[in-house]
Amino acid sequence: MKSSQDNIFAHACENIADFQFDEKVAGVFNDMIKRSVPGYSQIINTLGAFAQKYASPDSHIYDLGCSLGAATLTIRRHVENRNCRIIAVDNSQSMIERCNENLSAYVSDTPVDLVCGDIRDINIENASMVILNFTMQFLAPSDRDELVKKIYQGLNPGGILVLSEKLNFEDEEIQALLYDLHLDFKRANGYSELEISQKRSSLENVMKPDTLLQHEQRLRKHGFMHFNIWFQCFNFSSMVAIK
Ligand SMILES: Nc1ncnc2c1ncn2[C@@H]1O[C@H](C[S@+](CC[C@H]([NH3+])C(=O)[O-])CC(=O)[O-])[C@@H](O)[C@H]1O
Ligand SMILES: O=C(O)C(=O)Cc1ccccc1
Repeated sequence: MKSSQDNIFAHACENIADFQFDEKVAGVFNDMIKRSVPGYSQIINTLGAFAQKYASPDSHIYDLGCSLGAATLTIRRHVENRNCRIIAVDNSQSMIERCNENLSAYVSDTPVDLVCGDIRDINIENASMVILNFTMQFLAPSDRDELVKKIYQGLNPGGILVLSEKLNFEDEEIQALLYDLHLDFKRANGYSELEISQKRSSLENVMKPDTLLQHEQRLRKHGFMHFNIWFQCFNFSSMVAIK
């Protein structure tokens, strides 16, 4: 997957606009997410292992907020010959166009429906696996319940939701520690203090992380019987919930 280097926030800006997944971001997204999200590549690789275990024959797999298609690409490689269909959804036209190019670069017997639309509007049915890889954090907190309810209802018995999210922590000491370690990770990946602070401002109104407990309570409330966190690095996590 080709990607230019992310220097979107490298120059001082008087008014920082709210973060958007526009053409500029889509063009550097692969670089941006790898340098910003600790564990991203490991999570992507492991989604393939989850798919291998959970994607059942003749079922649907949903990649909600697919961006450039990293999760869909890994999953597609692991579910050959099962007559599965992947539905990959994103509401950024720029992401969808690039995602389409990335998917077309490989052959596969698993069809992918690439949908440019809002994940709050799509139907979920006959699903054995649903992926929300760092997408739910961008929905208004008041819309998250409905989405989880819809996912639960669309999953077949034994189906899995993999939910990756940045986390907040009730404990202020832990919040400060893990937040700082994440900043150090970004510095070590070449982001300047200016880039880090300008991006933080632009994300402030747009990305609202929950605590692990809020995630667990929401998932259980809507019926998920099995829940755990399977990956955490600093304040970035990935959770599984099984129907
Ligand atoms: N309501 C919405 N409807 C549809 N798409 C949305 C919505 N809100 C945000 N998005 C889309 O969700 C994606 C979030 S990025 C996911 C990474 C990917 N999963 C990956 O595994 O590489 C995470 C991040 O940047 O931290 C963007 O492409 C948005 O356009
Ligand atoms: O960069 C950050 O600080 C993040 O929290 C992660 C992120 C990664 C890519 C787009 C938006 C947020």
